[in-house]
Amino acid sequence: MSVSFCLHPRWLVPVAPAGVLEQHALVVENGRIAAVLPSADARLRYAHLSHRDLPEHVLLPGLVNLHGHSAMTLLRGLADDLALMDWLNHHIWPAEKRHVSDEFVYDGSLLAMAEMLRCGTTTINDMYFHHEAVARAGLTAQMRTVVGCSILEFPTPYAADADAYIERALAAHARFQGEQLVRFTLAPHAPYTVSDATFRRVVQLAGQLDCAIHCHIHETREEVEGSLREHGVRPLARLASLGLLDMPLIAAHCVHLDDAEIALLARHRVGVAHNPSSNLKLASGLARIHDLRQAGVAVGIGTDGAASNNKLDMLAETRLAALLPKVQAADPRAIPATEALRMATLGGAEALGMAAEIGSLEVGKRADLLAVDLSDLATQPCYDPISHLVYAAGREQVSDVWVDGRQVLEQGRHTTLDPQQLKAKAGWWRDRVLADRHTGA
Ligand SMILES: CSC[C@H]1O[C@@H](n2cnc3c(O)ncnc32)[C@H](O)[C@@H]1O
Ligand SMILES: [Zn+2]
Repeated sequence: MSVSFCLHPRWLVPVAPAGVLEQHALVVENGRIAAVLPSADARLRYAHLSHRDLPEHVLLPGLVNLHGHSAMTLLRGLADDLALMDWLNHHIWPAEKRHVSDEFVYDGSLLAMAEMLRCGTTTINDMYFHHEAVARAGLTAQMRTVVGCSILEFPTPYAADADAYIERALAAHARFQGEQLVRFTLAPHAPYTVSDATFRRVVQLAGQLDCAIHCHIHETREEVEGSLREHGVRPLARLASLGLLDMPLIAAHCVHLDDAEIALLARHRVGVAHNPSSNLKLASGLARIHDLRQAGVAVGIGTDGAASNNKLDMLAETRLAALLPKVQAADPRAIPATEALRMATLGGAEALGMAAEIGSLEVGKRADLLAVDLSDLATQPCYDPISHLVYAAGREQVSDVWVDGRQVLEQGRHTTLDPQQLKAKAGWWRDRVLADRHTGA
């Protein structure tokens, strides 16, 4: 299908404005949303375009995965049921040190993108090594990719020290300038792996490059306690004193926050990436999402990597993002379905500073869309398609996905990627990781 066409869904959920439209059509011209109007009018005014009926489908903005490490699909299931630092220090970082390469990151990112596109995610805010490989994978998959250029102090095969990571980030940023689907953030990994001097340099560079910063912040109680021991202040206070909060910042996790820190995040317009499955699986804790939203913080939803989730399923995360706050607040009205869906779309776009371009079905925005087929028995009957999207539908019901007006999933089939090839590559990497584990190499 060309990048100009007209869709006639059973239900249209623009997210902004809120609500559900029926008997309406969405017109895409040259990759952007050209009109949202009554179906009958669209058939007359846009008769020259190709029209497609989606008779039992809900059409909505593409989901924005606000925090992930795509290439970690290749480490999925390698080390489960562990707390964060045990998982990282004794399993993930050693495996990454041995295996992560340009090829690993390209293959693993493509595998992740296939899974994400299949469940309606059109934008990934990533953070990993081998930045150019992530960008290349995004272009192959035709997925909107925000490449988080990781920066740490410790050496890996990718870079010897923080300066080397930064150099590689600058090279990747320069190389992909002008690509519609690719953007960059600077991604200092976390307060416990990055020095004050490096954080200061990141703030300066983010200003020069006009890009946001993406960092794991306040993920665990141990992180907060470690900072108090080492720096005499909690991580957010330290980052604030280093100027990080004065820049566009996406803070992943923010599980352990006090009231003053929530107010601080709101004042500085910091975007928060909520990763409920990862927080549950690593037993990091429950983020105060309802309080953050009430304070006006832009909250989006993320999957984190496939080694700590272990699914890249934004519909499943959105369901959890709606359910967990109800128990926390002992109030079933905390984070209703419409609010959860907003976080998974426009909330993520706002946190990325991309709300003028994506996150809702408004005229002028890029045509990042998904259609979910609600004809399945599991979503019968339908009183409210937003309720079904958040509480009842599964990712297998995502039927069609468009990024920038280009169809990347057509009736459940990828148009840009070859699942058989991806599966073969995943098996090849599994054999390598296993062989290495057995020989202890
Ligand atoms: C420097 S690239 C990203 C780096 O982060 C590691 N990672 C994956 N998930 C988490 C998490 O939940 N908290 C902290 N760090 C995480 C990943 O393995 C890479 O080394
Ligand atoms: Zn993470």
